[in-house]
Amino acid sequence: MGEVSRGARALVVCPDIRKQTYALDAEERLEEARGLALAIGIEITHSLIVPVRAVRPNTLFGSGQVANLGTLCEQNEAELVIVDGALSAIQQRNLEEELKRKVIDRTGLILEIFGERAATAEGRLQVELAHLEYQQSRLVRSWTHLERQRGGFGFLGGPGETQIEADRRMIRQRMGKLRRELEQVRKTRSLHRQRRGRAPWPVIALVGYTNAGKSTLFNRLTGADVMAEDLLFATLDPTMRAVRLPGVEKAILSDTVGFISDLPTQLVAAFRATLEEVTGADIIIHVRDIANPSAQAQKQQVLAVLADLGVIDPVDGSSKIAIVEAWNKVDLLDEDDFQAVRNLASSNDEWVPISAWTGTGVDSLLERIDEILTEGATVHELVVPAGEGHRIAWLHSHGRVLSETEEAGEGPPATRMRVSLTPKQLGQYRSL
Ligand SMILES: Nc1nc2c(ncn2[C@@H]2O[C@H](COP(=O)(O)OP(=O)(O)OP(=O)(O)O)[C@@H](O)[C@H]2O)c(=O)[nH]1
Ligand SMILES: [Mg+2]
Repeated sequence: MGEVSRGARALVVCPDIRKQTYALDAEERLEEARGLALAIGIEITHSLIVPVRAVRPNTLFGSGQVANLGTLCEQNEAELVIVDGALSAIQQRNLEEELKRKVIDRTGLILEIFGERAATAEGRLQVELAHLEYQQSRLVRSWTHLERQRGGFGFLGGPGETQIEADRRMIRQRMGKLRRELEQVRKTRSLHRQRRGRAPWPVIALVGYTNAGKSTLFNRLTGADVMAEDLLFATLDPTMRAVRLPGVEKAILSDTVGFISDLPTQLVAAFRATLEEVTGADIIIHVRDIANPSAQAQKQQVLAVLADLGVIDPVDGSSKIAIVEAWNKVDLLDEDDFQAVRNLASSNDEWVPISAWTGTGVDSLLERIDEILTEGATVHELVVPAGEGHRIAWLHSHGRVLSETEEAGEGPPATRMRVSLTPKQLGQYRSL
């Protein structure tokens, strides 16, 4: 990892391939690619969209276009070329030869960012695994120049093993080791989850496109100080905090890695386990940057990931978990747009305009969450025998206690409680 150094001067190229369908239009993609480059401290000296009529298997771009890129590199003193698309190993190598500079593609760039950001043991393992997978796919086609005989020791393989086989084998072994370590980390995490399961607080997961404002909202709700920055993929590792919400005594709020269109498949796989936290949530808050011109396309990308995780039914779009959309960054809208957004949102309970930055609308969002969490709550009369004080405490912290009276009468001492509980809470109470 770490093939790209901070401060490197780069040319950012967004190929616009004819007949290929994109989630975002070329301008938006170029803007996003610039954001990705900035996220790893690259100095963008020039950026451009290059229309590709027919993909050249060897270089992606046509020869005139490659020559033009070479000139632009010279003029702008670029040390690096970032191609916002997928390059085959061969295309990458040929472009590097012709441009006489390092060339990386979108997957490579995102892997670099993730490599820099991953902070927890699990995050680091996931990124290294994804990186090796990427390298492995490159080995197959391009490292033929390594097809020389490997001499000597033989601890890496039998006689006659070629270098490429040895490389492959080393990568495979390292990947195997990483997978086992990941398994271990995940077991620990699922133990934590079980423990949380025993203290049955509702889990609220924040999801959304990268840079939508998840961490800013997380910080506002929890008073925490999670890195929230105008950087793509500021957050990689899931962060959880207990929060006190009005109405609901306590809940677990979890901040997650942001989504992006065309997330490299290696990374989707690697981060799947992290995202699976989302599938166990009671409520999902989908944080959207409503001031972003690509807001609609970004939403579709997020829904696609949720469908992939099995939260949303890909056919009818129904969701297993209640999803509330927090339409964030309304402070960036002018008065007319703000009004339009408010009008639109008022037509659907699941849409709440907010500004995580100024706090506007955050109370309404919490009210909505509270409503969902207590939906279906009905009043129950429960008699708690004396000496079961923990049950009384549980009812106070999870339900809404309407009355509490000491049983006066013949029977053993007890407390009679009238409490509003959801069916789920009632089940939890019974299994205490
Ligand atoms: N104006 C404005 N800016 C906001 C608001 N919410 C977040 N931001 C800014 O948007 C940028 C991204 O915010 P984050 O909270 O880091 O976004 P995120 O969704 O956690 O991003 P990733 O971790 O990269 O997925 C930061 O510069 C925030 O200050 C808001 O309500 N209004
Ligand atoms: Mg974040």
